[in-house]
Amino acid sequence: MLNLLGEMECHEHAWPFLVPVNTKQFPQYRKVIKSPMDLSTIKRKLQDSSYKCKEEFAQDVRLIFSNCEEFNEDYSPVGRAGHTMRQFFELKWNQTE
Ligand SMILES: Cc1ncccc1N[C@H]1CCCS(=O)(=O)C1
Repeated sequence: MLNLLGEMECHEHAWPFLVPVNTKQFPQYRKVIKSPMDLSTIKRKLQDSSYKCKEEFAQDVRLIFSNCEEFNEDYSPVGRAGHTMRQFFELKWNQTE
């Protein structure tokens, strides 16, 4: 899992998801998105052994992309990055299972 996380972090289209969305930059984000998630938070949870099983890890990764789809237009730069990163993850995830 940590290896897959690493591959996502260095992906060209991972830039919107590396750190928590800045709610000063996007004040409405907290109101719209009830469970923010990002790759740095997942990394910390992995290092803190917060995941009981790999499905819980996959759940948090997918939360990043469902938040992204909820908040961003499909064809916006962030929206498009979300679709690309989701496809990348699901492909790698199927290979690891
Ligand atoms: C994933 C996401 N959803 C909604 C709004 C913003 C973001 N990400 C931001 C992360 C910092 C750089 S940015 O501000 O261009 C984009």
